[in-house]
Amino acid sequence: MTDLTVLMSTIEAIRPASDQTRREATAAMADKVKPLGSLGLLEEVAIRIAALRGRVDLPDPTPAVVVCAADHGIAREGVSAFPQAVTGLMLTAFGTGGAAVAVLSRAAGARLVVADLGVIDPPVVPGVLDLSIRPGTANSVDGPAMTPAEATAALRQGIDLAHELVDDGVDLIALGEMGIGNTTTASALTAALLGLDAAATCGRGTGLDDEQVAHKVSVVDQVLARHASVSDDPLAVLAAMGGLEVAALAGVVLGAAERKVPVLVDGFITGAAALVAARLAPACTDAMVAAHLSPEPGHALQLAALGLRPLLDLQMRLGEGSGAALAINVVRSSIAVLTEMATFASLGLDQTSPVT
Ligand SMILES: Cc1cc2ncn([C@H]3O[C@H](COP(=O)(O)O)[C@@H](O)[C@H]3O)c2cc1C
Ligand SMILES: O=C(O)c1cccnc1
Repeated sequence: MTDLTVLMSTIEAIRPASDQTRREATAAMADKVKPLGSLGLLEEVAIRIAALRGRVDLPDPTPAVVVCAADHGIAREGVSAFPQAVTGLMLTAFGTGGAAVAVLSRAAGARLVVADLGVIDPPVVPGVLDLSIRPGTANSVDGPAMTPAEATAALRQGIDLAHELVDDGVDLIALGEMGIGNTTTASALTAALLGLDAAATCGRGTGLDDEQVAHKVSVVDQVLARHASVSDDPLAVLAAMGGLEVAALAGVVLGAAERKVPVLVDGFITGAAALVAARLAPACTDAMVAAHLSPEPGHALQLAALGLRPLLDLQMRLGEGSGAALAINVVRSSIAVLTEMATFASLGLDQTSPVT
């Protein structure tokens, strides 16, 4: 099958979550020995996952953290506080287990899967999947970051990866990314897809000062002007602005949603991938859980557009999947609440509402 055929058949196969199971899970949660709603968002997560999976008796999840890495031509515009070579260096840190997301994945008992979608000069690191489409995108200020065929190929890599993980027993996928300059790419994508100004979506990334953020805004303005004619078609916007890892992550979302497996969206870059996926297949938002809120100004705007409420707000602004890895245990706990907590009825009580 061609990449486009796989993409289209995946999109067509994505179904909304089950309203019937949502009602059953909501009723089951309401029976638990606690005041109604007292576990806050922890209640909602398990209910949403039950509705997605079509069953209330959810097993303890088998999680995987998927980190997609690639380089960005736009890094040449001086929009990051760090040099492009850091993308490749971090592949080594992922592979050798010392990166933040590697540590947090271990702490969560999750398998870490790292894929190179287009790192320039990637180091040889055992365990890193070589899914490279091209060595970095082109600079989207000058022209399209990639061709539609390359964007589709990257999406397909993500779909295939999600399918392989699910076939291997994974039923919770945390999204992560690495790519110097990718907050600028995510800012351009978010502004284009949500019809916002660059100033609303540009933040400090790896640590820009006010003057550097102003430069970043002007660069994103140039990208938006250069590609103004494509802004209605999500695949064309993705190809025009990049990046390869964002495309692959959007594919992971689509592939997981097709198999009714929830994805934990991390920060601003994975949020941009989630937006692309939602534009391609609106029902896939039912498979998304927002792990945390990043201080990047565009992140809250993405989550609002996706209709998602973040589980955590720890002022984390690293990316890599760090927030998503951390939220795995929140999801696991939410499922345990739904499946293990006693009910009022099981304790011989029929009083589930407060004394009036
Ligand atoms: C050492 C290091 C580790 C990282 N891990 C994630 N990022 C994060 O920073 C990058 C995006 O920020 P910007 O757009 O400002 O370049 C991405 O690679 C993201 O994952 C890192 C950045 C650095 C420097
Ligand atoms: O919000 C994020 O995920 C983020 C912010 C800064 C740098 N990298 C990632």
